[in-house]
Amino acid sequence: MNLSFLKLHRSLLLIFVVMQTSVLILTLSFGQYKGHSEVDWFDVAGEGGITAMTLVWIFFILLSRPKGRVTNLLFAGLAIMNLSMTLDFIDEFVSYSDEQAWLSTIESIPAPFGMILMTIALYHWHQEQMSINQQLRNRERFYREHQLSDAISGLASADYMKSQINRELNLLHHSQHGFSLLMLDIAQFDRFNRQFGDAEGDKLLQEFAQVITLNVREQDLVCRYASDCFIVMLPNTQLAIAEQLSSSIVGALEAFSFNSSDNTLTYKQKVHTSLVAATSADSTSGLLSKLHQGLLKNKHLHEYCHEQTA
Ligand SMILES: Nc1nc2c(ncn2[C@@H]2O[C@H](COP(=O)(O)OP(=O)(O)OP(=O)(O)O)[C@@H](O)[C@H]2O)c(=O)[nH]1
Repeated sequence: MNLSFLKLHRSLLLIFVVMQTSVLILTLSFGQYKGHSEVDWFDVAGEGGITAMTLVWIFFILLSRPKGRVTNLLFAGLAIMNLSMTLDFIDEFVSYSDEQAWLSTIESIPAPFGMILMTIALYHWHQEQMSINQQLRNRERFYREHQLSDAISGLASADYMKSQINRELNLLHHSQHGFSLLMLDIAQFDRFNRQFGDAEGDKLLQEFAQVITLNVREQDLVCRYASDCFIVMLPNTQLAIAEQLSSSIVGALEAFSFNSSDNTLTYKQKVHTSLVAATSADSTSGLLSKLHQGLLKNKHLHEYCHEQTA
């Protein structure tokens, strides 16, 4: 269970602890214990259960929600309802003298106020959820309509990558931190397709996409740029760091063993790379063309080395 949201609500938790402690001090100092024989244990179980349940609701609300007005209202409503229930629960064990009988009388007063606050909170929660749903729908439509994701790999598409390169180039004019682009191309993918079929080729593309995604940082963006070619955008990354990241991604890809669907074949695939660091003088098309040229150079270099060692 992730408890990180609880840290956001320290002040609400403090209010709750102070409220509960005050109720306990007040009731226990003014009341007298009824005695074992006078306690109705069925009522204790019923009222104790309701009190415990409202505590659980408060816990889950604070655990799941960010700070804000809706959370405060939900908390206030539940905490006030819990106050009534706690007083009612303690009432099962203690009785009050005539002068302190007001403690028993007021126990049911907070509950309706708590319920009214909860109702207002739930209305605002509904409004909030409608707006989140609308945003999600818009984002999904945006992706679908603009074909911003690639159907085979599930990665961002080339169009989306181009729009993000544009955006980063605009930001580059206002920041000192440059970004880098890494192009990865599967070597001899055409031969792989011809040898094992297009379906296995699609599977290899999907698995390569997963390996790349697993080996990039949270801020990096991966796209399938064209058939067997991927681009990774490395924001805020100078060339020296990009080179280290590139070799760890390439290492992971070349160490990856592809298993054919019928499990009869394991295959390791080489990749070609190209890396550029963007400057404010670059354009999106200029950067992509530098990447292509770098890739061609590396392919020829690789073929040349291959011929020399053959
Ligand atoms: N399975 C599959 N193959 C694809 C897809 N898109 C393109 N291809 C194939 O990918 C291959 C790409 O061939 P090339 O561009 O020559 O690349 P390569 O064989 O890796 O050549 P080098 O990069 O020079 O080593 C072609 O056979 C395309 O038909 C796809 O979505 N799925």
